[in-house]
Amino acid sequence: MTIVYTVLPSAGQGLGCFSNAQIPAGTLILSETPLFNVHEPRTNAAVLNAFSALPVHDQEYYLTLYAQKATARDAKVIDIFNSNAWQTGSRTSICPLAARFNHSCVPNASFAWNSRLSKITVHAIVAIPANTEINLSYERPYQIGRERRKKLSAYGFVCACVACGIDAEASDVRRARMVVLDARIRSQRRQLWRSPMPKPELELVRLLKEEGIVGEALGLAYHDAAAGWRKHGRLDLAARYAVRELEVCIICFGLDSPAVDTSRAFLLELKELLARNVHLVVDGA
Ligand SMILES: C[S@@+](CC[C@H](N)C(=O)[O-])C[C@H]1O[C@@H](n2cnc3c(N)ncnc32)[C@H](O)[C@@H]1O
Repeated sequence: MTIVYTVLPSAGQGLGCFSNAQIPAGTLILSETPLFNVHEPRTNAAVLNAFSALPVHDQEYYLTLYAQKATARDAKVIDIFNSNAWQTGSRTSICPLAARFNHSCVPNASFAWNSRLSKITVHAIVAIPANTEINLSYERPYQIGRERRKKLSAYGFVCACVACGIDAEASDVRRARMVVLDARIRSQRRQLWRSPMPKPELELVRLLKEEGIVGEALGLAYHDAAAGWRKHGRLDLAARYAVRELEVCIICFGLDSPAVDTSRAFLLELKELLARNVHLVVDGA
């Protein structure tokens, strides 16, 4: 794999990962096998046991990762785990290379667990200019700034990204609305359809784009929009949104990801229905 970034000091953020040259959207920036992992829900004892089972040189490597406080060894092992671990399926894992990426609420790269490869991946989700910090999001996007700050305080920092800084007011309006729309989309699944179009789904797509969130959340929103159009009997538009979902999935997860297979199967199902000229019975019609 070509090395496309360098770990360098990042102002006020410890170390961070910076692009060596322009990185096109969809580029695989990193794939890495976890050093170790623990099952969730985890205990401190489980983390300490997993750490103790590592060869000495891996323990030394682990202890070079960022820790919030300089403390005695067991406490430091836990501190490092809490500050650097990522969710990988039903486990939480330490990936020392991925652990160097700092957070942004509007990230330019996407972290994923590829269960087929048993590796984590990091993909560029926009074109990243040269000498630019590559950021991942440690948090779910559908939260206003106050909620994100509370969660991120566990990592010992206050985020100063565009959504937390210069654009905070407008961002909070958008994200508060996203929370409402997301809840509405989930609950509407059991309701009758009165609108001629999947309005909440389409508004969510628009808001995510306005907010600059173009990763996994946008892919899921496209999926919901496709499913919404299918419920409204518009297979042509459903297929159009499913194509967008697949494009985002490939960018975020890579062609070898099972998530891409699932997304492609959804699109094919819609295309087959379209080809057979199936007329769907619209709920409530
Ligand atoms: C997973 S590590 C990231 C790499 C770390 N900066 C290092 O030096 O190894 C997480 C820690 O990085 C710092 N960090 C991450 N994102 C940050 C941000 N947006 N602003 C300030 N500090 C951040 C915090 O100290 C956080 O606990």
